Amino acid sequence: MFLEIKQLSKSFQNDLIVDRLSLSLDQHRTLSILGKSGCGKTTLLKLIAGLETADQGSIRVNGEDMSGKTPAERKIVYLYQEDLLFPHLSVRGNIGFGLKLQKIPASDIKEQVDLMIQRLELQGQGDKMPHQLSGGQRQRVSFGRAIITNPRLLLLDEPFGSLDVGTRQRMQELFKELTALYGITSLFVTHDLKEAILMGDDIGLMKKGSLQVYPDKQDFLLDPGTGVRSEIEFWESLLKPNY
Ligand SMILES: Nc1ncnc2c1ncn2[C@@H]1O[C@H](COP(=O)(O)OP(=O)(O)OP(=O)(O)O)[C@@H](O)[C@H]1O
Repeated sequence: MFLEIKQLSKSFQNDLIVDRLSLSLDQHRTLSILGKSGCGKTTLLKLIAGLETADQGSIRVNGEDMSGKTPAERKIVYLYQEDLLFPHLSVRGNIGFGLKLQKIPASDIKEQVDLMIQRLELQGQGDKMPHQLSGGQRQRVSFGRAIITNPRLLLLDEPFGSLDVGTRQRMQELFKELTALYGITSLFVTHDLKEAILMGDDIGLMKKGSLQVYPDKQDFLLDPGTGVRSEIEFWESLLKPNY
């Protein structure tokens, strides 16, 4: 298993937020995580990223124990909804920032950034500053900035929550394309049922600090606790005559 979490727990002021949570994920797969507000999804991602410290349990990535490692040493990228771009850097500067830190030669950075700009469909926008971009464009830049460094694990925390329906759909397609192309392994936290189903190879439901990962999507769809059935019933009721 590429990501292996065992019996992970975390409390804040005597409130148990992550409760003996275990999960495993194969490389190059995406696990969608659904769950009500406050159930501990963000805390789980922060524990994995090294932004919070667990009280108990272990996190292993590719066999390597993450305890005591800084976020940078983990080579895990945590991307959230309002992820801020560097305001003083252009699109090009933002996308290439992580590569520059890795001291990659300037000509190679240029080549990789140009390719990423094309893949993000941001041709002609490379010299713009973040404040000159739309919300969807900014989101694409932060996504590209995260992926270009080839993180071994990408943690996405409701990344498309602030986007309109059409832009969100395009971002979902782009996410699928790029994660396949770059062989990314990721956890994708979302409140949106449809998005969870579309984005995840596997789906998990988090409740009060515990996570249930479904053996396959069909099991998830058939479980009355996931809300899929009530969603279907809602749409069916609208289709009935005399509505
Ligand atoms: N640093 C902290 N100190 C104290 N309590 C915290 C801290 N971080 C999170 N919590 C609490 O832990 C609980 C879970 O928060 P978390 O952000 O993980 O939930 P979530 O499932 O991501 O919610 P949402 O879907 O609303 O983003 C909340 O009750 C929150 O108040």
